[in-house]
Amino acid sequence: MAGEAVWVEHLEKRFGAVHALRDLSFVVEDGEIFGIIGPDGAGKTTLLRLLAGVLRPDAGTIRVLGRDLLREPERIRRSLGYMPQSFSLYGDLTVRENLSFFATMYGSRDPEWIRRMLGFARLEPFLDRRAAQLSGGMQKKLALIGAMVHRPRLLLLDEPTTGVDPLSRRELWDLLSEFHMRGVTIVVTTPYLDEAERCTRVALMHQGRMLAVDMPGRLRSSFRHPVIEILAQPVLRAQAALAAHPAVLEAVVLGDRVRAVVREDGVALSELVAALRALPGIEVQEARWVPPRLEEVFAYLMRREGGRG
Ligand SMILES: Nc1ncnc2c1ncn2[C@@H]1O[C@H](COP(=O)(O)OP(=O)(O)OP(=O)(O)O)[C@@H](O)[C@H]1O
Repeated sequence: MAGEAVWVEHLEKRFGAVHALRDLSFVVEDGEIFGIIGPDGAGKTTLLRLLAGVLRPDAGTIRVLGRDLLREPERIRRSLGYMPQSFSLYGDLTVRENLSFFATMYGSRDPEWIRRMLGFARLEPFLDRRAAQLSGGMQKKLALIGAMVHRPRLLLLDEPTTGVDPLSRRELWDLLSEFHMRGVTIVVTTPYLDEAERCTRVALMHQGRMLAVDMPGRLRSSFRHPVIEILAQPVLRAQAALAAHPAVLEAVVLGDRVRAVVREDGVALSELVAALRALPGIEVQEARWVPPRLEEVFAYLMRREGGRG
């Protein structure tokens, strides 16, 4: 039956003078892949630690899998999978030994499930290798399997793909999709916006708050600022000129092109191109309106919040 895997209301956490989480309220439905994006220090790790029950909030309510986390922390901790950001493996133990350690810790006796997960992750050939001698990507996969040995319905992952090469990142996401298809709800923090696109919903965190929570496609389609993409030479001069234009909110170089987010009340494309062409030495080859990228939406939301602060 569908329900709420996570239900958070008015959550507060301080570390001395640092206000890490500010009046945070949100819900993660059963079956979601809920992505949490945000710059360093936004509060993502703190939030995951609170949801995993390894840290207590100063105020607020957290319900996980239908139960009050603060009342039944032990019971809930055992029923979810948590993969912290820092190394959660024993480097001098083998893959097999690490997994039997996780299984014992979670009181799980399901070798068939572990064998299947090793198959999904293609780690079977490495059972007798020490964790410290695995590649970074394999270590992350092993830690992920370790968090899943007891078949939890909810998986909390703190930056599982940070520092991992692009191919391994893809393999990790394939593994996550496998778990998701088997009905596991996933809450995942990531600094990578391409990963945000793989989530059912994304929350943008900034200074302890969620600035936006929605489906990636809806975040993009509800962005009211037009975006233009211009192929011009030299690209850096074109970018500087666009950034200085009063109608432009932000202009960044992407490969050989400049992308500019334009004010809502706007400007004609031809006007911007004419302004560029009026500058000596800039040659404009192509200009067109393009759909916004999530990065542009988030950069705008954070800038607007900064302006308020
Ligand atoms: N144990 C702690 N003691 C003191 N301050 C802390 C502690 N944990 C986190 N903070 C502070 O709380 C704020 C939020 O930190 P948090 O680690 O949750 O952010 P984050 O979004 O996960 O960033 P990162 O990706 O860098 O870990 C930061 O200002 C951080 O310095």
